[in-house]
Formats: sequence, structure tokens, C-alpha cells
Amino acid sequence: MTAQLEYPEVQDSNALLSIQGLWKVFGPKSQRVPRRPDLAALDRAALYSRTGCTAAVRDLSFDVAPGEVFVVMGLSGSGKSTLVRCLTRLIEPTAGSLIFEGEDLRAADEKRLRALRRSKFSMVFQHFGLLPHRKVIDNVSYGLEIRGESRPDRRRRAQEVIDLVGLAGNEHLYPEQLSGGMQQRVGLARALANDPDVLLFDEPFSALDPLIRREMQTEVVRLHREVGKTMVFVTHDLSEALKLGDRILLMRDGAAVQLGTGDELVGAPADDYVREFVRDVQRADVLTLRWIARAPRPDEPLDGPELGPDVLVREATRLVLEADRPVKVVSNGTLLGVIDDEEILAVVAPSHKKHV
Ligand SMILES: Nc1ncnc2c1ncn2[C@@H]1O[C@H](COP(=O)(O)OP(=O)(O)OP(=O)(O)O)[C@@H](O)[C@H]1O
Repeated sequence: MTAQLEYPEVQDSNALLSIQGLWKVFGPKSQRVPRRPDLAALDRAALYSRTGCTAAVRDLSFDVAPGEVFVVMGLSGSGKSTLVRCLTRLIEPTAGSLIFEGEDLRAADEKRLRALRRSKFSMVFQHFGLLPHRKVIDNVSYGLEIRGESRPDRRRRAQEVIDLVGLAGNEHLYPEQLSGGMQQRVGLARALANDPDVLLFDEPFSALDPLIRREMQTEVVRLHREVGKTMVFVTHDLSEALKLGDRILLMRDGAAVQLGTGDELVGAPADDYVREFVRDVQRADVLTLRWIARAPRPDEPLDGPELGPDVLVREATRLVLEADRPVKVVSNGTLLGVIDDEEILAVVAPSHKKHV
């Protein structure tokens, strides 16, 4: 048997979507930028002044697992929209590979790409993109019409997804008769109607009021639970990213700064940029006990209550503060560590820490 070498860069073969070394460079002779290490190494301003080019996506590699909600987050101009459009080649990547369900998307011709975009991917946009002269039900079934499905089939499917997104009773209204939140529900229903493998969201809730926005986020969490679709979700809003994302890719100037779960970004920021980004997060709502458990001291009693490592600090606070012994963090019968008032207060009330 050949020895198996472990390459940390080797990506998961079960990935639904696998991206390797992806670049999108805008500007003259853009192709040379990824190829030439001297140019590829330049920062944004230097690259622009030397070549007139902007690298909107810079050497990104990541996998998206089936059923995952993969969030792409970053400030305005960090390359999120360009990245999500490169995934289906709505924007043509400059370099790198895109493998979807084992198929090399960069080798696909225009016809195949159109078929894939129609059947495998659906996109939800910030400005809804609804057809103003079509009723809700006809907007939702539009993609099915293009696919050539029969009228009764289209109606049946459209009604199913209209019910699913909470739009029942509004089928015969026109988009302008709906609030922004309701219009985006139509956008969601339209995306779901095609029964795609991947839903791509480009800042879908940015134009909505904060309350409606939160409601729509909850709606996406519910839909994901019910339909289990893979989602790639672009946002510049950290709380949205933390609420929705199984994993979050934080981008800056086209490059990846950190890829991880929300609690990894908050608990172990890769650098000062990430630390600053997550600074105002309510840590107790994001961090789990595994992040704050410590080794027991030699004389400490180990007969306190037990909690699992994935319990949120917020949920554990009362129990820990009320217990007269350290709470044990236990996974599958193994003691991972203990937590006392001090660890809890360091997260929920950092300014009180010194008084404990
Ligand atoms: N067609 C284009 N030609 C030249 N530069 C472009 C083009 N499209 C995008 N860019 C540049 O690429 C960078 C990334 O843009 P992109 O729109 O992907 O960022 P973003 O993170 O989605 O920002 P926003 O949240 O504001 O939409 C920006 O500097 C932008 O100016």
C-alpha cells in the first residue's frame, strides 16, 4: 500500500462546489496578473498604479459542502459580488478552477452554462429583479416557463413555493403592490421554484428596514431547515453572517482574510483586521463553552453540573453563576475542562472581570 501523505491544501472530494486559485482581475491585460508573482503580490493601490488593473477576487480557494450555508462577508468593494458572479461565470474568472458536482465549470460551453444556471443555481438579488407587469404567481413561475414546463405543473410548483415563503393570498398582486419584504419573498419563491442545488444570495436584504431584515433572516434560517438547500450568501453585515452562516469567508481587497465558523472568527480572529471586524459582537451569543473551558485546578471539586461544549455562553450563564461548584464541560463522557464565574464574566461582562 502506498503511504498516504497529508496535504492540508487538498480539498474535500465530497464538496458540492470546489474553488481553487480563483482570480478576477479587471483592467488591461488582466490575464498577466495571476501569472506573474511580482504583480500578484502587489497590493490594490500598487497594482492599479503599475498596471491599471483591479484584482476584485484574489487567489481564493474554498469548498462549499452540500447543504451548507456559506457566507461571503466583507466591506463594500472587497469583491463579494464579483466572487458570487464568478461562481456561475456570469462574470468570467481570470484564472483558477471551479468544480461543481465534479464538473469543470470553466470548461463548460455557453449552452451548458445556461442549462446549469437554469436548473442548478438560482440567484436572489438585492433589488429583487421582479418583472413589474407580472403578477406574483407569474413572477414565481417565470423560470419554469423558460424551462418549458406545462402550465398546470408551473402553477402547482409556484403555489407550493408561494406557500412555503408565506405569500399565500398574494398570488394575484403585482410587485408594486407589495412591501419591500414581501417583494423579496417573491424573489425567494422564484429562486426556490426551480428547485436548484445552490441558492446564491447577493446582499438580498440590504435594501430592507432593519426589522423586516431580521424577519427575512429568520425566514432564510427556517427555509434552510425545511428545504436544506446549499446556500452561498453575500453580506456586509456581520450579525447577518453570524446568524445565517455555517461558515463565513471574510474578504478584504479581493483576498480571503479568514474562513471559519462564526465562533472561530470571534474566538480566534486570524489578525487585527478580523479582531476589529468582530469587536462589537455580543460574544456570549456566539462563543460556545469549548472556547472558555479551562483545565481544572488540582484542588477543585469535580462534582458540579455538566454541559456540552457546543452550548452558547449566554445559555450557560445562569447555571454557572448559580452553581456552587465549577461546571464541567463534557463531550461523550470526556471532561474537556471546567467553567466558573470568572470565565463566564470575562465574556458577558468583561469590565467586571477584575473584580471577581
Ligand atoms: N466591471 C468592473 N470593472 C472594473 N472594476 C470593477 C468592476 N466590477 C467591480 N470592480 C471593482 O472590483 C472591486 C470589488 O467589487 P465588488 O462589487 O465585487 O465588491 P463588493 O464587495 O461586492 O462591494 P459592494 O458591497 O459595494 O457591492 C471593487 O474595487 C470594484 O470597484
